[in-house]
Amino acid sequence: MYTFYRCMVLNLITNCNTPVAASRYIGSVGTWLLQKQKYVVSVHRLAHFVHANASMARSVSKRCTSSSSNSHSTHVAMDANRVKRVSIEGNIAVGKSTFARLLQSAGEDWEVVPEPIGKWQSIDSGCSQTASNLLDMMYQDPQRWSYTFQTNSCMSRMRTQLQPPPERLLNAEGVAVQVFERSVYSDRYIFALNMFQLGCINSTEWAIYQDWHSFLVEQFGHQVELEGIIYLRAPPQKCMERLGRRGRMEEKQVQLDYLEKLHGQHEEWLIEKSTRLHFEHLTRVPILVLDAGMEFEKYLEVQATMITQVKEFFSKL
Ligand SMILES: Nc1ncnc2c1ncn2[C@@H]1O[C@H](COP(=O)(O)OP(=O)(O)OP(=O)(O)O)[C@@H](O)[C@H]1O
Ligand SMILES: Nc1nc(=O)c2ncn([C@H]3C[C@H](O)[C@@H](CO)O3)c2[nH]1
Repeated sequence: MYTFYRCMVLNLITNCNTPVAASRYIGSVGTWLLQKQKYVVSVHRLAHFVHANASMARSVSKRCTSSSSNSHSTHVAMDANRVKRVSIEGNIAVGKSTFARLLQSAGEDWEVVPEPIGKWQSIDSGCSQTASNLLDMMYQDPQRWSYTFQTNSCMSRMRTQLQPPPERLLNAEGVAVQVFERSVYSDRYIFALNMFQLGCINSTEWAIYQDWHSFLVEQFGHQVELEGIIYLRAPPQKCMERLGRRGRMEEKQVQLDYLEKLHGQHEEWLIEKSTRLHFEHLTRVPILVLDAGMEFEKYLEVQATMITQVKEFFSKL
């Protein structure tokens, strides 16, 4: 069996010069094995094998496609696996976008990917002149629209997390990082869970949400895994003040009570670690907690301290 596995890896290296070819090859071998039943291979074991060799296959195919350059450093620099993926988590209006902009200007090897709020505010139904604002609909009638909102927000976050890193990051000299504003994990363990606990998502909807969420996260595997999380932490009262100052139209009926509940969800997941998680890798992701209660927007020295903490955190991922 070991010889067979070795043979499969060799074939991957020599014959598959694109990631698609590599994954097709792995799939076809799996099918062949199951049909012929020549070897007793459990799907589970094969999946393990595929997972363990997927990054190798990607590196190999990258090396093959960049074969015009013989330089070893080019091969290493072109490896997309080197790019770390980190999400910024935190309560509504805690300052994630503001902090993300600060990060974007501080590190040229970092790429910030904003939360796709514009998509939620403008859904083209295809049969009406005007687009629907699902964010507004969810805040206006959470019982009716929360489940629909979570399907849309999670799908758009999936797409965001699957975006390939830009060329600039692939060629970075330092630690290259893609920084996402929130993630498919906060979609489930902060917002959807909160809506379920508030009774805005019923138990049937919650079961369905969890089922497809787990399925998608498992299917995409390492592609949606995070290497780190930055938790911007501030008292809910502070977030309430900032939310009021920002004055986003859809949020005008958000109450302090709602922000307190969301704060509790963040604390349970990221500080107390009492939230029940369904993905093993997520339980091991390092978390950097930053005090976002400070008015860092105005104070350059506070910003500099935060950036130093982030750099140190990224360097250890
Ligand atoms: N550290 C800070 N000190 C003072 N004001 C801040 C700070 N960070 C952000 N703000 C202000 O608070 C408001 C909300 O900030 P921001 O939009 O960055 O929040 P967010 O966490 O991205 O919000 P959301 O959860 O809606 O995506 C903005 O008006 C911003 O200028
Ligand atoms: N219900 C719900 N589920 C989510 O996954 C989610 N993600 C963000 N939001 C709300 C918070 C801000 O108002 C606004 C911008 O972050 O959108 C969400 N609301």
